[in-house]
Amino acid sequence: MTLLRLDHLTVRRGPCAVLSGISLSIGAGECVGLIGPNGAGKTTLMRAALGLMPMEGASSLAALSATARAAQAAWLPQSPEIAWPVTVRHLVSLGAMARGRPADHPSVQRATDRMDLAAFCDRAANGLSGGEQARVLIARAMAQDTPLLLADEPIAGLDPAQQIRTMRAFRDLAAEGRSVLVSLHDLGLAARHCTRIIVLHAGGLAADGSPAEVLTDELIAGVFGVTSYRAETAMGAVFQPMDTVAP
Ligand SMILES: Nc1ncnc2c1ncn2[C@@H]1O[C@H](COP(=O)(O)OP(=O)(O)OP(=O)(O)O)[C@@H](O)[C@H]1O
Repeated sequence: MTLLRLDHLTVRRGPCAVLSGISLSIGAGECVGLIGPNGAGKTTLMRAALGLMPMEGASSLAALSATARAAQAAWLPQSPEIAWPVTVRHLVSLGAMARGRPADHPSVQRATDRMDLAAFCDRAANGLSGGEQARVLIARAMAQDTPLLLADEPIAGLDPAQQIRTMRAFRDLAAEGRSVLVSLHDLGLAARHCTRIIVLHAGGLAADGSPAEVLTDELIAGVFGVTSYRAETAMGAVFQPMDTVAP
């Protein structure tokens, strides 16, 4: 089942095309890592896919009404900030309420557990540390309980254990038949936890496939300008950017 289809998506900012003719589809059960250097167009792709900015081409999500879109996709923007002194429990429940569900819907408890927030439930969300707030906002998006979750750099600022837990939670959602599109700068975590990787470079699609297909020395050097080390271990694939490519 296709959860998101983009057809020849182009986004212009002034005279420049920030994204150019992107076509792809995401099916159920995928944990898709969206990677690319700074400025490659990752945020633009997700925002355009959601219909949050002017674009040419088509997005199956953007074509939906606001209510239908909230039932189809949850959106976690980059570096969101919690400004209100509401409890963590209440903030996570807003995800369920976005779909007209009660604050005690089972999806709220599931999301709270997935993001390991039990100890924070009664605290004011804006009093938490940056990484703790990030986890609360991921939980709110999960509590929306949608087939698709789009998350823009959600693990930036999380400690290593929480990064791994969050990537595992995304992978678990995929195993349950949902899909996650997550932008990341950590290529090692993308290699380990994503079922598929899409590489954006200069506004175009540079590669799309399994981590092993996509994360080749040639592509990493050409797109990111770095050398890389990889190994297969008993605990899974290891992928580590090592050094900048000599000019
Ligand atoms: N209003 C604008 N006018 C011109 N260019 C813009 C405008 N807004 C964004 N851009 C450019 O669009 C490009 C894509 O930006 P985008 O935020 O999608 O990149 P990104 O891949 O998410 O980057 P990062 O990894 O740094 O978050 C960037 O080069 C950015 O400078």
